[in-house]
Amino acid sequence: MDGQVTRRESRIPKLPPAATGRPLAEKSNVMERKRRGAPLDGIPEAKRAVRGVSASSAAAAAPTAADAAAKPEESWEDIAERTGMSVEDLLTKKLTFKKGTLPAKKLEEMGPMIKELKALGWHVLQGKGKADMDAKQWEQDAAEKQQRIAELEAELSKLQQELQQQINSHEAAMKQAEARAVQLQQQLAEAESRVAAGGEEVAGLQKQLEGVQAELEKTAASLAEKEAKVKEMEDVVRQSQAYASTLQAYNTSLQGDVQMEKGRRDELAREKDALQGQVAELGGMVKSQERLLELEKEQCKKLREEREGALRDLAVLRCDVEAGRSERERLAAELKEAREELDKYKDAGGKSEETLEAVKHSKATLEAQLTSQRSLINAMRQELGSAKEQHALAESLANSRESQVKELQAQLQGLQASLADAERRVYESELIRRKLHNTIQELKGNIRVFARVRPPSSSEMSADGGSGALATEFPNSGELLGRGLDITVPGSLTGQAPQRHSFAFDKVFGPAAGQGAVFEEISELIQSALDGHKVCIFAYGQTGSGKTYTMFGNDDNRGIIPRAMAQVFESSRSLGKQGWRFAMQASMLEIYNEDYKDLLARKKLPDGRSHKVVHDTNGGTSVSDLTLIDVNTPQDVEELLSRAMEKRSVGCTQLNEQSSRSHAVFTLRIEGTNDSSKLKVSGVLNLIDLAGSERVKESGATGQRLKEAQAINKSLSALGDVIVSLANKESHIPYRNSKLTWLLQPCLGGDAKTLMFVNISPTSDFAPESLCSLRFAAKVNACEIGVARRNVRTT
Ligand SMILES: Nc1ncnc2c1ncn2[C@@H]1O[C@H](COP(=O)(O)OP(=O)(O)OP(=O)(O)O)[C@@H](O)[C@H]1O
Repeated sequence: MDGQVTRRESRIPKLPPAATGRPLAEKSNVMERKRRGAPLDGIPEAKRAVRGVSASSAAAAAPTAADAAAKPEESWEDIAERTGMSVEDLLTKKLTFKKGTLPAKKLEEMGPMIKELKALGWHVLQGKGKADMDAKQWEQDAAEKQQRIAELEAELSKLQQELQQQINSHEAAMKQAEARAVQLQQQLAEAESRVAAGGEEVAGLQKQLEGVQAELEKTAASLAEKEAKVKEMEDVVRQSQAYASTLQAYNTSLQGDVQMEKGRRDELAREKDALQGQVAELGGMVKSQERLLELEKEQCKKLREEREGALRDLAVLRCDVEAGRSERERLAAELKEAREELDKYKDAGGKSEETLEAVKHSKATLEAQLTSQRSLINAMRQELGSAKEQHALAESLANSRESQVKELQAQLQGLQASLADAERRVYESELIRRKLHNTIQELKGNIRVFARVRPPSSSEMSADGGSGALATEFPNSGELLGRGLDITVPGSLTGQAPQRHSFAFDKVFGPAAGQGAVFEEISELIQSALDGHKVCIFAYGQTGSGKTYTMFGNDDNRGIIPRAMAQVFESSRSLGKQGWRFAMQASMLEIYNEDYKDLLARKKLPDGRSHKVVHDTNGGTSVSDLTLIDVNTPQDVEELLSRAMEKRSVGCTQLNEQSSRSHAVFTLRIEGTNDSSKLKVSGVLNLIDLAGSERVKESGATGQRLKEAQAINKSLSALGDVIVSLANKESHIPYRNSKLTWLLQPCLGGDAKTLMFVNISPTSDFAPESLCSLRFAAKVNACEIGVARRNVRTT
């Protein structure tokens, strides 16, 4: 700033004393121009703004001396450029005149110099005006800067104080550090003396250090190896993710297909409903027409009978007429004879007047008889005519009714055919839907869950006052049709307001669903065991809820296991046509009081030996010392099942007369070989009837029953823990916590196709237990197991 000021000052030429004055006329001229707002001559507007002060405000604030002078013809800058003269040159320039030069001539010769001086004067005045303004601005700046300097000085002194304080505290710290350094120095000296003393120890440690370093290098190498492996795994994961997203896309498209199929199915169902409506309507019409036809037929029959009666009457009348006619002829003959006799008598001279009279009388009687018979015959003829007419009418009516009925029957047949067609299409689309649903489920890798609510028993119906005490309801429309289940826990059991809970599963069977309908839904799953899949179906639920009924059934209502066996053998026979040969082995064990028991063993295991379950790396499971029996027909399996069921631990509890006290596991191993395609498949079918969960308090169990109940509840709760861990995708799944979960490990967390039935008792009394079962089932439904894998290889 100071430099700038110096530079500016050096540029300001010194004022010649003559240039400070200003003629009055010029002054008033300038004032006048300013008043009018005219720009000042010769000073460009831009030049008049100095350091942010506008030209007009600067002019208004400080009128310059240059304003008063008249502008020279040529500026000083031009003159200096033209003549190369400096200010000094001009000011020191001396004029010399020849002796005797006239004043006028002198004045003329002085003219250019006067002009140059004038221009210099103008230039100086201008410079002074600017300098004045600059000086003011500089003064202002200087004042501001002065103030700023004062502020900075104050800040500086404050900082100096703070610095001093810091220096003081640092000095104190330094003193402490120096003291500590002295102390450390001493310690170091001591340590050095100790190090010197323990040189051997150091050497040992050095060796150890080397060993550790070698170990460290090894670890680093194995770490690098592991990192490479991790990278490999990451690649695999990436590939799997890509595959998963492909599957996801496929899944989405399949879901689209399912939606389409659903739409088609709904449409077909609507068509079917409409057709059924029409059929019902036509059925009604046909029935009423049939009734009419029956009436007409009856009428016809009556008329036919009447006609036959009339014909009979007619025949009688004809006979009568014939008889009358022969009578008349006879009478006529008699009359003729009588007349002849009369003539004879007349000829004889009227011998017997009396006889004549008598003959006349009989003749009149006969004639009257004849007339009445003639009128009778006429009346009967008329009757016969009208009867014939009626008969013809009835026959034509009957004919038209018959053709109407035929027409209606043809219509009915057409409608029945289209109904059958619609039903077939509905069935087909249902099959497609089911297949797509299965595929989606398989892709999702979820455990599927079906819920089944048993019908109330007669004692429940009478005890609870009928269906009012039922706790379950089934949404019968929309998305949840056949999948939704609502349960209401009555307030009387909880001491709160009644609570309604809604659930949705892959399928829900109500009390009316029979064993056949249930099996139909799972038959495809059974089929996949023949295709080389590991299939596991288990029934879960409170005691008495219908698990054993669902899995085994009874003689009249066979359950899943006997039906599955029938299907497996039937399908294996039909696959035989394609070159497949199957070998099957069955086994059955139970888990009773946390022990595996072979239900088909002829002999007990030697003391101290027990069955062990081993899972191999291929996902296969084997149980040591388990009896495996070759089976070739459903009857073989039936025999074997009844043998096993006799041995199964069953007992009577308060809640079920025939309560299963163990988990029963039926296994069918299927080995299929195709000689032409050289393929081999290994499938496994596990069908499990779990023991029922029960509240020990409510079941009133004691002694052995209590021990059994505790073992059952423990293993079911271990099953719950496994399910929760799987659902939460935890790294550790506690399969080993029970014999049941250990046995089921490949079905729960492996690559099997697994389905759980959650069996439910329908009444309100069991609603809290049913709610627990349903909540458990919902968790199971959310569980992801591995994607199902088919075990197929070439021979
Ligand atoms: N869907 C059904 N239709 C008709 N009766 C059924 C149905 N489900 C179960 N029942 C009857 O209910 C009773 C109890 O069924 P079941 O023994 O199968 O129950 P559970 O769940 O196996 O009981 P537990 O766990 O005590 O063995 C039986 O008499 C059975 O016949």
